[in-house]
Amino acid sequence: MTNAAAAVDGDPILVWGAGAIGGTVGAALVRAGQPVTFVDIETNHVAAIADPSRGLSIEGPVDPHRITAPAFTPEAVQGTYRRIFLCVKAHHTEAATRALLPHLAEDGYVLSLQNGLNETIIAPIVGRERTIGCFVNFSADWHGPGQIMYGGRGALVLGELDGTTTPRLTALHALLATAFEPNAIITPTIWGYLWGKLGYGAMLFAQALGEKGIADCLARPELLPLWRALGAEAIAVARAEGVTPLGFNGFEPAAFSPGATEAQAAASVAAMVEFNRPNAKTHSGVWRDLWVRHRRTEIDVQIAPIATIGATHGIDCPSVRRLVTLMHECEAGTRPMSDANLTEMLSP
Ligand SMILES: NC(=O)C1=CN([C@@H]2O[C@H](COP(=O)(O)OP(=O)(O)OC[C@H]3O[C@@H](n4cnc5c(N)ncnc54)[C@H](OP(=O)(O)O)[C@@H]3O)[C@@H](O)[C@H]2O)C=CC1
Ligand SMILES: CC(C)(CO)C(=O)C(=O)O
Repeated sequence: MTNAAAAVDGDPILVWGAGAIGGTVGAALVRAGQPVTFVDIETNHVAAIADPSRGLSIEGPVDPHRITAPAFTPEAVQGTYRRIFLCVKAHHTEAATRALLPHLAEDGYVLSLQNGLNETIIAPIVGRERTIGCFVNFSADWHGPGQIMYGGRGALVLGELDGTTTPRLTALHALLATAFEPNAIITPTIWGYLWGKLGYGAMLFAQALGEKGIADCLARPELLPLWRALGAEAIAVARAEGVTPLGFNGFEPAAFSPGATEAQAAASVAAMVEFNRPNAKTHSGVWRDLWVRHRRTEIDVQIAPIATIGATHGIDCPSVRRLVTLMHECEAGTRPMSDANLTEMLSP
């Protein structure tokens, strides 16, 4: 099997995890005439998507529309697919990948539309050749069965793990650029974007400790040292891994790198504020997990690895470690939501 032969346009797509991200992308593909099947563990959500009288509604200011499509729980789905889009939270990646494995065609692939280094979990299970990397920064929230709010467009980047441009990647890009995000791009350095998102993601996890939304939180002038510390730790670890982190939607890695000035960091933070300000999704998915859905966050699989990987290179990440501790306390209910949590992170 070669990548050239695998998974062409027209093959059915299996969207595994039909929440905010999977639901939004999957609905756009259905509307574009693609044969899409959804899989999710939320039985009421699955029932809504498959029911023509209810369906899946994409709400919000960006691109409201409604679709119906075949939808199943993981136990009920049948058949094999050459294109599987994995869209679960990072701490569900391993279980979901094992569950989708019997449904992945020999010459198919799994595309990870997630935050974190999920490709390092997926590839050992399905095979590196059957894994395609992806970086997503558009914004959506799952509001209930059959109801998703698409709040703001954002970067969408696709890349083979080895950086090559394959026919399947080109086909995938053409599809997503036509059906969903016209500014989607192909990159030879997907790891650069994934590590860049970890730097930005660390800031979003800190935001989730408090009341303020993303734009208002990033704009707190007294927190600039916190953004600099979190960004710098993620970037240092990425570089030690041999990855040059890449920027997107206002996040500029160079502004948080050694030698960068306070003014450079402030300019990048201002650009991130400007990007997030008009977004109908005001708070991060992490914030919603914690304070709306009252469930664990992706901290252990997405952010904690910055510090654990850093340790393998002799790089200490005190701000990331502290963030992980505070997040665990919020998850356990022993620490209340407060903007003061972020101020506390500034103290030695
Ligand atoms: N939402 C956003 O704006 C953005 C999200 N991301 C990233 O995208 C990824 C997906 O996030 P998001 O869409 O927000 O998450 P959601 O929780 O909205 O959607 C995930 C869905 O997958 C379901 N699920 C969990 N485990 C399984 C499983 N084993 N098999 C099938 N379905 C399962 C979940 O059910 P249940 O809820 O019951 O667990 C949920 O319905 C995350 O890594 C997130 O960080 C990246 C950029 C933006
Ligand atoms: C906030 C967002 C959409 C990135 O901009 C995100 O990644 C999340 O909600 O987890």
